[in-house]
Amino acid sequence: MHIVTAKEMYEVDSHTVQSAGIDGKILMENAGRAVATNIEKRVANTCRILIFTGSGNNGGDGFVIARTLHLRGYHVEVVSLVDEEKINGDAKFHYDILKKLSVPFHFYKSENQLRGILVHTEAIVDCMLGIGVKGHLKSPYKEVVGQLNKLSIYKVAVDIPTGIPADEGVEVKDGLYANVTFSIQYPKITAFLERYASYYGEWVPLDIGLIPPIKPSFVQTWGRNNVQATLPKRKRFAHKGTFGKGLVIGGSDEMPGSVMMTARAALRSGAGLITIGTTRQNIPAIASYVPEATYKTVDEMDFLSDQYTSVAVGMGLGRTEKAFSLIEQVIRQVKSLLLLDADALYYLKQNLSLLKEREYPTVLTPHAGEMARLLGITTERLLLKPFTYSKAFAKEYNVHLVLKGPFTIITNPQGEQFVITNGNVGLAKGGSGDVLAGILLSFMMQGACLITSLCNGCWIHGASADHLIENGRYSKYDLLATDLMEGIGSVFHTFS
Ligand SMILES: NC(=O)C1=CN([C@@H]2O[C@H](COP(=O)(O)OP(=O)(O)OC[C@H]3O[C@@H](n4cnc5c(N)ncnc54)[C@H](OP(=O)(O)O)[C@@H]3O)[C@@H](O)[C@H]2O)[C@H](O)CC1
Ligand SMILES: [K+]
Repeated sequence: MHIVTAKEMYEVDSHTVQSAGIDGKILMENAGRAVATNIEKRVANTCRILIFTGSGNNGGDGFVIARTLHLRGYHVEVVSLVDEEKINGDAKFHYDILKKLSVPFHFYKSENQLRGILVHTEAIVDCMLGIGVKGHLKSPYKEVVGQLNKLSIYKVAVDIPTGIPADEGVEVKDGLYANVTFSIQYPKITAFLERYASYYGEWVPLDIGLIPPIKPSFVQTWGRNNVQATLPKRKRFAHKGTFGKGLVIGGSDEMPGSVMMTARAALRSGAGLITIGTTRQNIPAIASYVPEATYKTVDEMDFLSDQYTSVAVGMGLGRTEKAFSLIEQVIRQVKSLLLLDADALYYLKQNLSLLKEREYPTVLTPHAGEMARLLGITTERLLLKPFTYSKAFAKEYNVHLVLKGPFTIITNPQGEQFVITNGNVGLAKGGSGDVLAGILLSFMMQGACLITSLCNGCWIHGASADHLIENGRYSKYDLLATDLMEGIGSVFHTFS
């Protein structure tokens, strides 16, 4: 599913109106009716619903919703935050129709007046502002939003919760906290930012018949259907070599386990052969946990050889001079797909130019803190516009970037972007990243298009955490990274 900025949304809108010739009033009718139909599924028709409208087309959607719900037997009332003369264009067209019906209509005057109107209201519909919002909320929007946020009634936002910008990079203080947001055609970027996602509540996209330009270059979500369509098939007569030879370089005497989790996750996700490169002392410590792997000590590895389909480096390696020199050799000499994680990302900060010299694809898997460090900015700043920073970085350094988080953003060097929204807070624990690196390595080894492999790997990782919790096997408190291994198998089963 596509995710859009405000500019992209207005472009699709004008393409639909100008090139395809669909009148904006029809789009508004479609939007309002689609929202009304979905409100019917969630709010009983015995409930009193108040619809709040503003000066723009988001308000116009509200007039259609009010008419539709009224005609379907709901008790609806409208509160307009602007005077009649400020209602224009397509919104005015639908306002004039609404006026002919017996729907109670109020013009907002004061907090006291609104308090009176709100008595016995069981649900509100927010059509005050949509993607046309600029900057901080002005009066009376700010006061009304503040008043509504204090109420624990059911709140439906249309397109975007009032006050929340559509685009990243904008800092605002006030916004309506909705229970559900019905996004007109496409969800907007801020639904995928940690800072703003909670304002949306649940988000549900509603098709209103917009016609996008021929090949939109928007960000997309990656979900179960995408995985279903692209998951590498296991051929009947395949052998272990078919599924690649992977090398995982990491682990140290202080951090023996991470490389073991990466290797196990890779094997659990379909990797054919895995070699672990680690310290001599670490091998006996982990060998019994991953007997399927072969082992080499870091001193005897032949990085020049091109025998590995894909290599992952960094997990638990440490930050010693020796570790850094090993990472540098790997980046310079590995002639295959290379995934850099954890300590390799730490090393990279001072050596980013090495990435530009690589002739084979490179994948970086930072969490927000690691990414911010690579960029030399604060995590808060990164999280204000993670899509923009990711795209610029992936293009500049010619890398595939997996920016891990509650919304994992995957970007290729061409700037295509996908976001994964599954997974849960049980993953916020040491080792989850090592498991993800293993799943990604395995998909990289199995030879599909690289960005598809990364999207599938991230989705399987999130889905295994969700599966283990939804089935009561573990909770969001006690889930361990090693538990994810069981989840991976269960998730694969759902595709067979
Ligand atoms: N194809 C589509 O995209 C469709 C979208 N629909 C809906 O339309 C809105 C977008 O409508 P638009 O009129 O462009 O924008 P808004 O409704 O969000 O309102 C913009 C007006 O809001 C005022 N404004 C802006 N910033 C602030 C602020 N910080 N505080 C208070 N008021 C603000 C401003 O008015 P002024 O008079 O103050 O200048 C703007 O003009 C979209 O979100 C969908 O819901 C269609 O209905 C279907 C097709
Ligand atoms: K709104």
